[in-house]
Amino acid sequence: MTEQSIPAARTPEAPANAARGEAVGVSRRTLLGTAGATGLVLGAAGGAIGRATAPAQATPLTSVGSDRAMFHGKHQPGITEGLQACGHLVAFDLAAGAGRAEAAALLRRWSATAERLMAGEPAPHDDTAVARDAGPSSLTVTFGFGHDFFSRTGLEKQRPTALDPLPAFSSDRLDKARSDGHLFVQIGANDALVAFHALRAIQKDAGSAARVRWQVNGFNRTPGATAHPMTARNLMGQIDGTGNPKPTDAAFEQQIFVPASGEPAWMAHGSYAVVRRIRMLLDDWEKLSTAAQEQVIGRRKADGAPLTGGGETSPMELDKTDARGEYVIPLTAHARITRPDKNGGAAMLRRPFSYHDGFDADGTPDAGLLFVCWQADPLRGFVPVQRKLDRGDALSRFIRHEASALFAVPGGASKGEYVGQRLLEG
Ligand SMILES: C=CC1=C(C)c2cc3[nH]c(cc4nc(cc5[nH]c(cc1n2)c(C)c5CCC(=O)O)C(CCC(=O)O)=C4C)c(C)c3C=C
Ligand SMILES: [Fe+2]
Repeated sequence: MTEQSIPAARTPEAPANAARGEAVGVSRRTLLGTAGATGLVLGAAGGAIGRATAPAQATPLTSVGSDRAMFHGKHQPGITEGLQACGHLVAFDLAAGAGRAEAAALLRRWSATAERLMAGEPAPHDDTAVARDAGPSSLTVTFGFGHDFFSRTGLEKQRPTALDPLPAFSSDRLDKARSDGHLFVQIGANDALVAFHALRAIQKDAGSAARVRWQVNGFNRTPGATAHPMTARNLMGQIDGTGNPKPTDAAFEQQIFVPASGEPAWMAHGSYAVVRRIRMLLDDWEKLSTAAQEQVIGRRKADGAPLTGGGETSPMELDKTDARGEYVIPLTAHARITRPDKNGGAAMLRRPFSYHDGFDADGTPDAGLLFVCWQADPLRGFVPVQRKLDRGDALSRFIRHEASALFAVPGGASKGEYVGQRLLEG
């Protein structure tokens, strides 16, 4: 592994140049080599401090801690980055009496915190030390605004029509208390302590301006757990994410992000996030044979390949029939009916987390998918596809939509700017 300069991990000794977001003289090799060697020494000597005896050039175990996403940019972080192992989704409502000025001050605080934590630095105030010793760990913090934020802040004229409430779907079993919200924060990281540290800092920053409306915790596979990089699996055991638009696709930017000339102007380079807490009825699903599960999706469970053959990325042969004249990929197969070419080109970037909130009294797992999808316009992404799924998706017998929210996620902040500044000070 090559040497790579990274910002210092969160320690009180971190020098001033780290606080300014500049790379300092701690190399990934030094940071992770020390951590790895400390573990070895503790294992051998039962609690001895490893630093003094650690070899200076120990081989890093992984680069997980040192990987860093950038806070500033055209788009907010947390949309096009790879899935992270740990996630927290949290919605806040503005407190009684809090309006535009309090919201602007809050977004300024949140942005300052996100910038520092994503660089692997301590929180600006009263850092809890929960993430001490860890590098940035691919932390991303993403902010959005819900429909009712605009009336609460006197900004109705700035509310995008794309934020109109999602239509009701016949399969919805939504809990209002766990849906919607004025403000949305998505946190993702490849280390659970780094993710929690960010969640707690964001909650504390809210102070008396906003209170948590709902919060859910999710997870994905840990980087390095598989022999080679793979598309993630969900809790039904399926490879999930194959058909996602790729940043290299010609239409990607236009499908996922609001154009520079888009309306309202403050949403330029932003995106819309649809968040659905979808419970998986795993007891029913797991009773199906693998072959029956594959008919539900239209792809092989082992490798995600279409049932018509080939590998994960092979095209689906939708017209192919078997000896009985039946479609090899059934008409109700989830992967058939969600395709953009079956939905007037509707496309979205799915970036979910799995969740598990324990077991109900009868042993039923409260587990499933925190479905998060990103698009330039929900009426040309999530809505038409979900309408179609509502009418005849073989998967619908095995899932239940329990919570829903839609947020306008503005473009990324430039240096010196906070997220949402163009809305709140425009
Ligand atoms: C309204 C949008 C969608 C919801 C809700 C949804 C729920 C859902 N999906 C799976 C598992 C899979 N989905 C797959 C493909 C797929 N799903 C959607 C949309 C929704 N899914 C799209 C747009 C696509 C891609 C279609 C394409 O372009 O080919 C797959 C196949 C593999 C893949 O392409 O990702 C699986 C598996 C679950 C379990 C679930 C709710 C819990
Ligand atoms: Fe799907």
